[in-house]
Amino acid sequence: MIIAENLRKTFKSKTGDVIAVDDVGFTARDGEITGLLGPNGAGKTTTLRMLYTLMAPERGRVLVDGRDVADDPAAARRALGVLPDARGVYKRLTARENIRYFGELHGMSRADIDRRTQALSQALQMEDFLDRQTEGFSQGQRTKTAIARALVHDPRNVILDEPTNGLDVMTTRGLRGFLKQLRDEGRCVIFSSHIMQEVAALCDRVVVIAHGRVGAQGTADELRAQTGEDNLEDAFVRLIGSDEGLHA
Ligand SMILES: Nc1ncnc2c1ncn2[C@@H]1O[C@H](COP(=O)(O)OP(=O)(O)OP(=O)(O)O)[C@@H](O)[C@H]1O
Repeated sequence: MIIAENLRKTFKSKTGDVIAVDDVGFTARDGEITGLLGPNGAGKTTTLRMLYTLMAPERGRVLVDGRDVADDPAAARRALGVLPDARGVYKRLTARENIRYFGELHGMSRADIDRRTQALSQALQMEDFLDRQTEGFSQGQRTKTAIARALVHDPRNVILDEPTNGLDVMTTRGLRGFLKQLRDEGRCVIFSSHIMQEVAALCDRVVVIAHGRVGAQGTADELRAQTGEDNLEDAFVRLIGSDEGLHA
């Protein structure tokens, strides 16, 4: 389980401070998929970076499985599998070697790494390219490699920054099935997206973010009820105040 409490992050720029995230709070439960939905620049990536300890919040705190990540960031990272916005796959290594390298960094035995690689490559349909050097990989192949690598140590909590960005329809369908599988295994899954249909199709709970703040959160039914709109798309437009950037 991941809890974000009153998170705030400001960036300095020549023309003044940019408040990227302002008092963001939500709970992402185990066995649920939580979606952060918001237009470009809303603060999704910055929020996720604070959840996975890449950035320290100026205010607020993050709890992973009940523990404040600031107290022991390394322990928090062991409990997290992260697909960052920059996928950062090592291009001189094969997909399998990328996964193995992360497993070794986590101190896993070769047998455990091999077992997890086999399971993940099957679940993500990576068999065709598992032993190819990743240089020249398509976006979908790179994303799958980065996801498998993030999950090699079998983390309870999974954070994915725009996981379906740039993927074709079939790959997206496969990935959706995979995320549901993670959820059904009882994991806490959080992902960000600017695509309303994506979030509506996958998420148990939605956190709507606009201008660095949480505009609303709840199940799709709760969001419809809050806005008085029958149609989820109309509900989101009302919550965000515009339909800019909501669609692919
Ligand atoms: N390192 C940084 N330095 C300066 N400004 C930043 C930095 N990172 C983010 N910002 C600003 O913070 C705001 C939120 O950015 P963020 O990347 O979190 O949004 P996002 O919702 O993930 O957007 P997108 O969907 O476009 O990826 C934006 O105005 C962005 O320009």
